[in-house]
Amino acid sequence: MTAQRIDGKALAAQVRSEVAVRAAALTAAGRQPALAVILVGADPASQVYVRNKVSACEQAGLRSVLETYGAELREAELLARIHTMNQDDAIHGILVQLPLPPHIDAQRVIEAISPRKDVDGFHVASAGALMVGQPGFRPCTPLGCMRMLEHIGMGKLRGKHAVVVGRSNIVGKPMALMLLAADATVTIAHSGTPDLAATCRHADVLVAAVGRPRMITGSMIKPGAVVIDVGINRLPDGSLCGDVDFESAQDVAGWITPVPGGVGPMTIAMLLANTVQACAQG
Ligand SMILES: Nc1nc2c(c(=O)[nH]1)N[C@@H](CN(C=O)c1ccc(C(=O)N[C@@H](CCC(=O)O)C(=O)O)cc1)CN2
Ligand SMILES: [Mg+2]
Repeated sequence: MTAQRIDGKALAAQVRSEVAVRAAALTAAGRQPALAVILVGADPASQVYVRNKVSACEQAGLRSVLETYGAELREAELLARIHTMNQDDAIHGILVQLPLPPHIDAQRVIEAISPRKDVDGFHVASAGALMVGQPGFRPCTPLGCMRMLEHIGMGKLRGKHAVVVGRSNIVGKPMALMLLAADATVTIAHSGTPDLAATCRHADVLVAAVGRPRMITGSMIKPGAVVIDVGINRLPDGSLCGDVDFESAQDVAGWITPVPGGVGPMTIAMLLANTVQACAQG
């Protein structure tokens, strides 16, 4: 079997054009959606992601406000900026690019963002809303993964077993809850799960978000499974690879996302969708 690829770049372009239509309507009504992006420090990958977010906003007709600070920025100053943005009616979404320098408490910073503007979906109020099935912003990466599943006709997962490898607050845990909300039977596994391979082989939908290059190999995949690779690992030669060993996995899986060009572009597309939603909600 050779798996069919889920083209995240193409699907993200489709989402972004849907967002552009909604943004144009809001702008015509005198309310242009606006996203504030805060970058602290000079992490090269974060600089790329932030640049891509700003240019994605421009292309979809959203206004963006980029604020960049040196790594020495004090936490109190960052919190003060967020408080000011929370009060600014012309800003609908606020995000602080992660990771933050180690002297800044990332969770405290996230909690400072108004849940009404929490377009990353990382605030504890957003996480709680997801947990109990209430409306709220959902984290962009798992939201993008769900959109990919819908795209291939796997939006409803009753009778399916989903395995999420990874337990981070921004991907693994919310991903598991979203799969559960779609009626899947969900297992959360991680790098310390005994016989991880056997657990993965139960998965009709396997989401790899563990941050270890090519950890999930073809022999760990159930034939025909949908494999969603959230990992973005930079190798010593500068190239990127996922948490899934694409070469061996594509011979076993039914569907697979590539890295790059899979989940990553969807993350930014869903951020724009959340920002337009924040604007529409007023
Ligand atoms: N505040 C946030 N911080 C971080 C998030 C987030 O959602 N909010 N997620 C990641 C980084 N991230 C977005 O911020 C992100 C990562 C990767 C991509 C992407 O499109 N990747 C490309 C490859 C790009 C490359 O060449 O490096 C791909 O996979 O095709 C988009 C967004 C952590 N921080
Ligand atoms: Mg092959």
